[in-house]
Amino acid sequence: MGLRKVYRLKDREVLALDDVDLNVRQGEIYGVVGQSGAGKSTLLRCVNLLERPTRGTVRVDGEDLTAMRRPAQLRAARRRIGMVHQHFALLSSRTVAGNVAFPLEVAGVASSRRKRRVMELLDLVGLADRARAYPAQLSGGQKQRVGIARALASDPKVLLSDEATSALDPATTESILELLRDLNRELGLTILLITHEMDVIKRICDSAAIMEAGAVHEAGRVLDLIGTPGSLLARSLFPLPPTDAPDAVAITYPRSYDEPLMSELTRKFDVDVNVLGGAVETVSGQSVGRLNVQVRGLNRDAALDYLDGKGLLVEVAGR
Ligand SMILES: Nc1ncnc2c1ncn2[C@@H]1O[C@H](COP(=O)(O)OP(=O)(O)OP(=O)(O)O)[C@@H](O)[C@H]1O
Repeated sequence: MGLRKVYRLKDREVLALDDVDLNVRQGEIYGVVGQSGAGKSTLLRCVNLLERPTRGTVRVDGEDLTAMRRPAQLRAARRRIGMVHQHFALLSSRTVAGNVAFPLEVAGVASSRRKRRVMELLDLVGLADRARAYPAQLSGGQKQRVGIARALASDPKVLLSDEATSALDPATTESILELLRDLNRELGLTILLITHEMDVIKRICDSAAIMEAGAVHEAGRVLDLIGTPGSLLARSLFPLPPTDAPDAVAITYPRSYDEPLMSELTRKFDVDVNVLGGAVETVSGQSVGRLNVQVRGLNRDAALDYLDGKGLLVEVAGR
């Protein structure tokens, strides 16, 4: 809360976080998006105190990490926070099992318990048969599975993910996102991830924040944000190509509708409806999306008011 981070360089200061408040609920997947330099990585590093914020507090699982002054206390708290990296950060000289065992060795877990735990973790990420392989023998997706297993070794409550899928192809990205979603559901794991891919937000995030120049521009549950007029997140999740078609309107569906709204319009108001473009997809179990639609006819205004009354967001240029 109230996180501020100033990097002090030789000749100047960089304000990387400017009063950032983020409230991640227990058990949810929270995505932070933003352009390069927005402060996402700094935020993530401040959450596990790899970077000490200049001001503000970080509370994880009810504990104020920023108030902990004893290194041992902070180390113990950090064990409850796992971290997954974009480029996997595996030790090339160690096998898959050796990589996952590493944090357990550091924590002083006895050898027999360690071995059992490593196999459990590899099972969890679907890599039990690759325990003896070396990182160089693995695909990108498998490497990230090792990274995730290692991050879960100390049984964390929270997983931080720094662009975990950015180095992966679309199909592998999909399978890693599915794994994160499964771990979130099965273990009740809270996940805070940073990404520059809106698709990641669409696919697995319950909540999201958009960061710009060190500040949170917009934050909340994804479905709520999609239903908020003028939401940057909604526009970024479902970008509409510009259109100069006459009588075009942008319609946002913030939830699923049982009734066929567009055909109702033509029937009830005798207007012509022409879908120009857009997308409707399933987000958090709801069909949501945005469409560019041309609505023409004498009763156009009444038709648009009808959609508005149904809870759709109707944006008319110049209205
Ligand atoms: N260790 C550092 N020392 C000085 N300035 C830094 C340091 N780390 C980040 N910055 C600066 O802080 C700002 C925020 O950087 P940060 O890496 O957090 O952004 P980001 O949104 O994660 O971007 P990217 O996706 O490119 O990593 C940038 O202006 C960056 O140059």
